Amino acid sequence: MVKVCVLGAFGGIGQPLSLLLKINPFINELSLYDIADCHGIGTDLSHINTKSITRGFDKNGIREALKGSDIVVIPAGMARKEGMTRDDLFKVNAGIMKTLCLHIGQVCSNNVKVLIISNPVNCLVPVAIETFKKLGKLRLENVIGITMLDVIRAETFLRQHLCELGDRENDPLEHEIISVVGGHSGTTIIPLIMDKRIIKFLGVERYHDLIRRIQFGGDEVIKAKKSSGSATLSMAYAADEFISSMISSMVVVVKDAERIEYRRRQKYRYLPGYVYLPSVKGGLALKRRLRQVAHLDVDYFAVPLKFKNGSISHIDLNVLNNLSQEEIELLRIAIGPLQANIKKGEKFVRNTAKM
Ligand SMILES: NC(=O)c1ccc[n+]([C@@H]2O[C@H](COP(=O)([O-])OP(=O)(O)OC[C@H]3O[C@@H](n4cnc5c(N)ncnc54)[C@H](O)[C@@H]3O)[C@@H](O)[C@H]2O)c1
Ligand SMILES: O=C(O)C[C@H](O)C(=O)O
Repeated sequence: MVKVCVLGAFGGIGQPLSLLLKINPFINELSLYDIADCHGIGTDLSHINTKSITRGFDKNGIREALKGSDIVVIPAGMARKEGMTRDDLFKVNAGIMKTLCLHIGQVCSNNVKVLIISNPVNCLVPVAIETFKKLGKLRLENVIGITMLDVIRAETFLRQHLCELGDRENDPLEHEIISVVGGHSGTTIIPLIMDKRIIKFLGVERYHDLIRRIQFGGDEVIKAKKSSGSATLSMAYAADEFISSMISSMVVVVKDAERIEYRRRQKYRYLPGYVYLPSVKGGLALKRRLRQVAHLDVDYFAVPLKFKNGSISHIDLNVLNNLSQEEIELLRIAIGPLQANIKKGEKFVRNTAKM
């Protein structure tokens, strides 16, 4: 039995994500909350003939919506328009994140998984962690910033380059040849190509185009949407991929049909996530490795994570092996903005009134 609660379910991401979660056979209960009334979308989705029970709540229903949740996914908050940076969202979204985390801490079990989509992810995960620390609640390794869209973009854009060059064998999705680490904004997004021969094969110009397009993929969507908002559908897909794979590490499969579905949903051996390194197994080793290779000292970093029974069992440390000079440079460039983002999030909670 898995219950998922979506906070911000009425929004551009919230609605398609709720639809995808409603058709996930491993979710038994889905609750939809937003400050906008979610009764309508709850009723709409509840007519779909999948087994899960779906309920929408209004702005007073957050505690009821959260009660008994195994996973809480948060796309609540303001989105960027053209000309804005993710940092411009901080003022509004940090307050929203803190309030939502206070409710989660009061209502949910310490084992609940909190998946943060809202931007700026680099700052809001520290806001959530500091809030839970203050409350003395929740296992901090269960708080994860969702950076899956960066990996999905990386796979898509690399595949396009390889196809243009006539390489149809190295499918990035099947062969895990690209990973993305660091954070989720501009130059803090650090794409790493596992097989260095591919960097050579791409050539300097294509390689640099690829890195830049991954780092600024969000801006590409905002520009194309002509200021009506940022990525919503691809983000809903990315979050569903993450949640599906995570759940598939915890469900007990009994029927054959379920087994097929279960395998289909285990596309990724490792899932990317922005985590608080001191709380995660392997996090301190990763911190040491970052210090060695790029003099980078951070407590938060997006890394490939392995899940067991729905929880992180370890980090894939191999991702930082065998880095090229260009990749080391990308890490070095990321350090300043990433550290500043983390500090901003931590400071926000430390400086706001007692809870
Ligand atoms: N992590 C990523 O890769 C990624 C990708 C795309 C977008 N995002 C971020 O996701 C967030 C949502 O984007 P969107 O396009 O869905 O925006 P949106 O404006 O369409 O939807 C946001 C929703 O949040 C709701 N909301 C606001 N305050 C709330 C509160 N206190 N409690 C509950 N709900 C609240 C709003 O009513 C709205 O329905 C943005 O911050 C955006 O930058 C992150
Ligand atoms: O770019 C944004 O503001 C939304 C999101 O972070 C994205 O990468 O698409």
